[in-house]
Amino acid sequence: MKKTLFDKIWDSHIVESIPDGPDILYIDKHLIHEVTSPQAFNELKERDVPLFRPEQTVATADHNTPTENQHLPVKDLLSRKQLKELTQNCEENNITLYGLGHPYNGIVHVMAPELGITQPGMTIVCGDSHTSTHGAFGTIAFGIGTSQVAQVFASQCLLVEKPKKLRVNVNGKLKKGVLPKDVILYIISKLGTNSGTGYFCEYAGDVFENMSMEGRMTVCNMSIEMGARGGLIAPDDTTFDYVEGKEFAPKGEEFENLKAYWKTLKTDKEAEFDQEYSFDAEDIEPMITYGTNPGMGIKLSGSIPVEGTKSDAKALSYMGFQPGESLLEKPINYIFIGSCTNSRIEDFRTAAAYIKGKRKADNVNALIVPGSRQVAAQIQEEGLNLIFEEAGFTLRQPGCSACLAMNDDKIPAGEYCVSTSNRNFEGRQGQGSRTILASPLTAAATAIAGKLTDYTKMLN
Ligand SMILES: CC(C)[C@H](C(=O)O)[C@@H](O)C(=O)O
Ligand code: SF4
Repeated sequence: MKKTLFDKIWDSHIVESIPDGPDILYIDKHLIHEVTSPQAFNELKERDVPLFRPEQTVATADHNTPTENQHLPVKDLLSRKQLKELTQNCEENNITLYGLGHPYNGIVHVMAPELGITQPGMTIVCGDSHTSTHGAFGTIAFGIGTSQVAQVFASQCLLVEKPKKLRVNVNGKLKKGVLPKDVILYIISKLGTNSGTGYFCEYAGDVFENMSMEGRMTVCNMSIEMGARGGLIAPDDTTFDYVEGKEFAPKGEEFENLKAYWKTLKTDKEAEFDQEYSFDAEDIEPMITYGTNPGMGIKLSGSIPVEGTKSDAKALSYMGFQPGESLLEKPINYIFIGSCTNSRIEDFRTAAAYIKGKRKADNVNALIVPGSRQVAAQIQEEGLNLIFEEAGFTLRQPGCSACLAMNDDKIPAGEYCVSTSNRNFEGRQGQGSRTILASPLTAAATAIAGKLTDYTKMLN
């Protein structure tokens, strides 16, 4: 039978299949952070079950971490407690932890790929919905609940139903100023936030083939926002070149042997999908959201829909917008460039290239938060920090930060924030905050103009 990329990886990880039921799937890598692991560790302790393969688990601290003075004890007591608990649990269970201050520390979905922990053909889980990010490598990666975290701790396996298969094709040439973030916001605006429910999504077509690994991660990251379990892209030379030489990537002959196998990880020509959609790259423009779910997206130059669920009155009232309104020229006081969607070096290079020689508008608070210590170091190495500082942007230390405001980085109630993160739910960036999702370029241009602006005309 012809197989999809997803089938190939899934089938090679089945330990046992229950007839007409779920599969027991072997998990290659288990990533953990401070928010969703404590209960799972407690469960193991209560049942006196040891961790089966601690060397397959890697931990980081990201959600609760402050983005200032990371060398000092964490001020917030709850956060401090949570980080301490993670440290203790990792020590007791022989798990490698890249905690606060460690050179490898960062948002779990940024640090694992950049360290070569994420590799093609793997199964990767984490108690975090945006684990879908790792699918960019041709990896089956998905978020799991806390009881499943305990299951993986105890067995390195997961009892799980095989999802249905969805393919989204985007072919053609992207217009100038259209970034991977715009591509995925466009897809979700067309398909809606439930279109992926029950599916695993493969992204195919030359737009993804021509995308960098970082762009692919941005796309796969948001698969969950259309309801899919995860998303993945077939590994190719771009993938292999990215993985090669990374700290924990296989080396020498082992790398070559694996690469030969990774090259087979492609959907067969006649393989079937349960659902398929196709889009033209030429139709995609810079995107923003105007509502309170990531599917409520429009072109930056467009206007808010007048009818149907897309003009949901509750969402528009929360956001303070009207049906039919254009958001161009809307004053914006906050921008945030960060989160596991857009906090990698290319995101900051793109923003810096636009910002260079300009200054942010006086009304704007512009927050830049790298996804990891390694990204932060790279920003310094390339001198991007100078560009940001001269333009009046605030550059902080790595972490999830204002993506979900579990630390001090909150957007005040009623304020708009053009944010490169992935969720615009009510109160997501702080109680009463109003999030407009966009690309790093849109966020940068907004900071300079002090309002949403059609920057595509200003690109040279
Ligand atoms: C805290 C964590 C469980 C959560 C998730 O699963 O995604 C968070 O990372 C988020 O982005 O909302
Ligand atoms: S950056 Fe945001 S979306 Fe990503 S893991 Fe952290 S909180 Fe979740």
